[in-house]
Amino acid sequence: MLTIKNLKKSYGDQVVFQKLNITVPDGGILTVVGPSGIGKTTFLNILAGLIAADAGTITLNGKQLELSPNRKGTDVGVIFQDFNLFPQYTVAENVTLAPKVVKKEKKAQYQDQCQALLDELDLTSKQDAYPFQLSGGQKQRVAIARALAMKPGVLAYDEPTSGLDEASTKRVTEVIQKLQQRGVTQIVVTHDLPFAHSLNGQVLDFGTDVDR
Ligand SMILES: Nc1ncnc2c1ncn2[C@@H]1O[C@H](COP(=O)(O)OP(=O)(O)OP(=O)(O)O)[C@@H](O)[C@H]1O
Repeated sequence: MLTIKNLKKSYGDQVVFQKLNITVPDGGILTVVGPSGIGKTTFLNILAGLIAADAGTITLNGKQLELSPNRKGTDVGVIFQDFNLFPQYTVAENVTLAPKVVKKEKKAQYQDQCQALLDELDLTSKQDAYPFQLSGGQKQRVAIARALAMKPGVLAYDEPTSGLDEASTKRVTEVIQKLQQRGVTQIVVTHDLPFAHSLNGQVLDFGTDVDR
């Protein structure tokens, strides 16, 4: 379970949120919507440990996460809009790099896991391709596989349907629902209201549901 209590963040005099309180059960989906500039990316960056919060706590499965920009660990996986794939590595290498280098898993373990993830995300035929040889939707699925390879407690997405056509958006919805069935806790930041509602999770509107 992910529990966020009284999270506060300001930039100078500008309070982005004052007392953000969120609970997402294991396997739950939280969709974060709201107008541009309301603080959605700020929230995601705090969750990812990229920027500091001013106050509050984030607890994941009973463990309190460090709220500093230098947090180590693999508690939260984030799929950013530009995916940040390593261009010099193949799809399979992108997925195995962190389990190999950061987690120091054995070769058989990270390779088996990679095959299972590529299979689950329908990328097996692309395992030897480089990122520049993939479509936007395929790159995104590689980014999801790469994040899942680190077994994060929470997987978060920043605008996962931006730049995707209707068919690819449907595909993203299916992937998120499949991961939900697998018990993965997910947070989806989006502008896309039909997509947000199609996920059938809790919807948090930063424009109306958050104190500032
Ligand atoms: N590093 C920063 N320094 C100062 N102000 C910032 C900084 N980052 C964001 N802000 C401000 O904080 C507010 C929230 O920004 P944020 O990017 O989180 O919004 P958002 O909801 O993600 O917007 P969008 O949907 O357009 O991406 C905005 O007013 C923004 O100008």
